[in-house]
Amino acid sequence: MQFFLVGGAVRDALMRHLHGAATPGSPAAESDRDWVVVGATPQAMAAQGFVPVGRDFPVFLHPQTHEEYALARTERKVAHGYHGFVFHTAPDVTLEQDLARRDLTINAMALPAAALRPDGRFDPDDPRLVDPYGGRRDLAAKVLRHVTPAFAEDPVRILRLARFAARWPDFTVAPETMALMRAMVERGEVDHLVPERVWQEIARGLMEPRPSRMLQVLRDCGALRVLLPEVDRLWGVPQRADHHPEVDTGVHLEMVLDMAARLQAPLAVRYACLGHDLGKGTTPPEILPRHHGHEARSARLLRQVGARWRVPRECQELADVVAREHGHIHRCGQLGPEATLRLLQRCDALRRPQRFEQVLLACECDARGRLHREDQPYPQAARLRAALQAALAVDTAAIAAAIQAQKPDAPDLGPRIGAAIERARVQAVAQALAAQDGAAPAEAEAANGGTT
Ligand SMILES: Nc1ccn([C@@H]2O[C@H](COP(=O)(O)OP(=O)(O)OP(=O)(O)O)[C@@H](O)[C@H]2O)c(=O)n1
Ligand SMILES: [Mg+2]
Repeated sequence: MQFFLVGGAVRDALMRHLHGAATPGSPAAESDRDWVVVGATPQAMAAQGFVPVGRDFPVFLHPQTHEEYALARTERKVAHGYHGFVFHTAPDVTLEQDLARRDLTINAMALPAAALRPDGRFDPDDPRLVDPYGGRRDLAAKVLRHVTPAFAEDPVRILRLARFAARWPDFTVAPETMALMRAMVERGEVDHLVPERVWQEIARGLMEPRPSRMLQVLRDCGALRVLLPEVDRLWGVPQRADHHPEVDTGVHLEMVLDMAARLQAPLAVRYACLGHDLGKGTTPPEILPRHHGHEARSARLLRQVGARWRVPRECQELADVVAREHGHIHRCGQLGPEATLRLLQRCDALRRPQRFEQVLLACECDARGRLHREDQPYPQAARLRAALQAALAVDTAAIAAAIQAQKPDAPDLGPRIGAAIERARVQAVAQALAAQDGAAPAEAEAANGGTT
């Protein structure tokens, strides 16, 4: 049996060679290594100590390295969805046949194990590189191209391709690949994807350096309309040019997501960015370009999206708060101490200050994800942070003890303590806001400039 390194590890090493380590999205660490085995049977693999992993395909884990070793196989689609495969694996399946059923030419290159140096690296010009479908050429030309029509057998590949586009923003999609993806979408291939795989790819795409590219590719081929119609609807929807010089809501969304990547926001923040303006897609046409009430509509649509793709709770909860409160947070410079405290409470900021930092980051991405505003400060964050610190610093135990000492038998002791704590917090927030206004009047003024 023969072992070949295949897929991402070969691609990423060649990528570094051709385009340098500075290529956006080139992994800092080594990519995980996938292997393909030719001329083997499951029995022979087991005899060598490889451990079968209970999945749909004949895949094994190396007993020491735990890297994935898949028997060379051919695949044929028999039904919709991920489980509609039959695969054929046998010692006579060739490497070329195995590479032919892979998604992209840049992922369909293989290198014999013997070509690897002891440190795991290899000579990018090694003539033993097996590249029957022009992967190296496409990598050099920065083209995402499918290998054969077998691409269509796994519709998740549309999402994978969109994710690779987000990883390497200057790669283009080959026209014939875009045409194939459009045909797949028209045939209804994207209608039957399982939530787990869709969410996994969307989440990964959001975490790439240019998430907007993922949305562009999915929109181009029509998959976005099927998977996330609430998002797809945003292009062509106008916003007020004074708040949004880019005007188009879809363009704004792209800029917000790319800002989230620029600010290295975690996944929950990026998901919250994705969802914050969904309600603008269902604004009654007669009130455009205003979007009165879009926050509540966003929250409602987000519940729909979250249930459809089984979005993790942490992401859904953050997105919900950001959808409902981003307008109030942008305009917090206009809020007095009571309203500021209520805003913090609606965000559950007193109990979850770390989570509130994520809320603020998503709002900053929203504010700076606008044409010509990319480098503007976001003083609202400092203002609310100061208000929160002040509210948290109130000694609630001391207040409770003092009231209890005054009237230990009062029947309404609980509510009285609650009201006293509230008053003390409002006072503390008032002082903090006054200090903010005194320290940076210009910035406080900027925080008044309402952004919707
Ligand atoms: N739907 C899929 C998934 C995987 N592959 C093939 O299996 C390889 C390994 O898959 P995976 O590890 O998921 O992706 P990588 O390409 O290695 O990329 P990443 O850097 O995200 O790991 C891919 O390169 C590709 O050849 C495929 O053809 N179709
Ligand atoms: Mg991999």
